[in-house]
Amino acid sequence: MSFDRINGIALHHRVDGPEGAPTLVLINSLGTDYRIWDAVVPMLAGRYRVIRYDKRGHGLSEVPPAPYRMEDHAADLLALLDHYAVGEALVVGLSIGGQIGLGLAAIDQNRLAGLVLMDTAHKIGDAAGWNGRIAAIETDGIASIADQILSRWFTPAFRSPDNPAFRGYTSMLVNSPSQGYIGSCAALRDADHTETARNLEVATLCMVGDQDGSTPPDLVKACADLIVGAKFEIVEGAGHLPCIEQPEMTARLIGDFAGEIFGNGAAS
Ligand SMILES: O=C(O)CCC(=O)CC(=O)O
Repeated sequence: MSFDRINGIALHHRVDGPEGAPTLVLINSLGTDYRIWDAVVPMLAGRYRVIRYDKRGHGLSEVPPAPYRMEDHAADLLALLDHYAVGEALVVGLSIGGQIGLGLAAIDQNRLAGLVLMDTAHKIGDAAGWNGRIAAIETDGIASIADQILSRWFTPAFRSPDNPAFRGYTSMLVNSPSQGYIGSCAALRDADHTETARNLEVATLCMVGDQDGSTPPDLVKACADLIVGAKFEIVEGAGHLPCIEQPEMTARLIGDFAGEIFGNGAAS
């Protein structure tokens, strides 16, 4: 793991896989950090250079005061690509991570070899919902709404109190920096990538857990329908975070898509 000042923010990031291999960048969702990809990365890093980072306000990255704009997150991603001298990457974005990938497309589609939009959409939620969530956290903290969030993130089977992984990801959520979480809620509230999706000229895979309660399959399909030639896949047995509940299937879909884009076969 490394820390570097990127776009003016101390970003926590990590690279796995061979230098010189085609690059994947994995971007985590709201209230999580890059460890959500831990089970997926070993299945991709044999063939790809896999860069992960904690977006601003999350994980061990710096927490600027809220609010943030999706353009801030996209500028961080662009600066991270420049930091690693990556001309173009396959960007894999989960939820807000997908919106950050679309934000990069709005700046410069040439930096995208492809896009995996995982459990995300061109527009997520509405202003009233995001403002209500921000107000609840400002008053009572993330823990006060954690049960609702976790019921959207994970399938009932995963949400067993006896499941140590469920306990662990609950801790990841409730220990997220409030300013970072609220700041990114504001970015989601204000972002609408409908036109970006319509104008996308980048190979795109949209995928979603069959039990996603945050960005359900119908919403992700509606996003895929905006994007010319986009593929659409449903991951069985997963909620909002297929990389945690179904890492093998997640890695297979990403690896197969990356193999098509870079012409170097599937995940290993
Ligand atoms: O997960 C994200 O990045 C944003 C979507 C969301 O609201 C997740 C949740 O249900 O809390």
